[in-house]
Amino acid sequence: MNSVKALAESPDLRHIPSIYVNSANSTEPPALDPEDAIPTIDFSLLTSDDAYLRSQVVKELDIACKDWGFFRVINHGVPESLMNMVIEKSKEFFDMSDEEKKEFEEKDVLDPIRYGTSFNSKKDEIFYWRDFLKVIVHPEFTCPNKPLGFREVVLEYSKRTREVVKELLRGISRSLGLDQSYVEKTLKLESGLQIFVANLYPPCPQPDLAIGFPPHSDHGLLTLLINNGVGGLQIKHKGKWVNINNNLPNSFLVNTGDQLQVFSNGRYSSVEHRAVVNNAATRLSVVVVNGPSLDEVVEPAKKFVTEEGCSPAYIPMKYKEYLEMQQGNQIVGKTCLDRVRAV
Ligand SMILES: O=C(O)CCC(=O)C(=O)O
Ligand SMILES: [Fe+2]
Repeated sequence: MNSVKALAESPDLRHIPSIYVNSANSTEPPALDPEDAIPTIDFSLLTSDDAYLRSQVVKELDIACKDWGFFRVINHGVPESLMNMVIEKSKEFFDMSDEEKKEFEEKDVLDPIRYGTSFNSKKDEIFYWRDFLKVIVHPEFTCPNKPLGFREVVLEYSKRTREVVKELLRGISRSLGLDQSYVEKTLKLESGLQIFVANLYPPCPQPDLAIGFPPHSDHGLLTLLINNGVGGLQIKHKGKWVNINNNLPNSFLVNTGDQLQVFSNGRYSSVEHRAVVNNAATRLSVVVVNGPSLDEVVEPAKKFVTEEGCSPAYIPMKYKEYLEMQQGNQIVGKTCLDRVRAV
């Protein structure tokens, strides 16, 4: 495998190889800073003793999911030291020699450990300026056994973030007008899929020509993201690309995924996002994608199609099939969702 890290470190690299030139860059207007503040959810209020405060934060979640599909979460209880460790240890993973990383190279999209480059280097027509490590951490925990201490940190991080996701989904269940445990019960979250993803975007000599991660939506229900303080994430908001500057310490960036769009029959749309690169600093992001159980057939919740007299906008599909379809092909915006749209 030819990692972008090795390419970026090659001496005298002034031009990127043509396979990395993303022609869409020249046709898309540059991203702007968002006009409105990105919603911030105070996680601690979701479990407050005060019913009024709880209902207020549920309303805020509803607005955040409807208007943005994207929000920051503060006061979530995950120690800042753990978040820093996860970034640090992920960096150490990529810093290992090519020889050491080789044993984790991806072979199949459902391999529990996948170290790779671009998105799907077997299918991508152009390559993305990104190396990645994807690890399935739930329902069964796996993790590379190096670098030293990585496994322990990833295990703790996956447990703590799963707790955050569970509580957020209880809030979202309520904001959709369902029982608070409806989402977790219906989609069998106790055996839900959780994937830990570390993305590395080395400095790029021609950042305007390349792209780190092309426009896409995430396949699961909710994604939690942190990074090493270097900007690059952009989301599509009201039809325009906007920059997300993670300038709030100790917070998670959270976005809604495709399975939530299907389950809510389109009430909460998954948000399209991408990562751009720069020529000065390495960016590292750590993402946890949280989905239903792999064997679960996901379809719009009954309430949205029977009680409310709407027709289902999506056909039922096993999450595992959806995942294989999304991960096993090129990634093009939200086109994967079109395959489950009811006609
Ligand atoms: O690196 C980022 O900011 C975005 C990564 C991402 O969208 C993903 O891993 O799904
Ligand atoms: Fe993503």
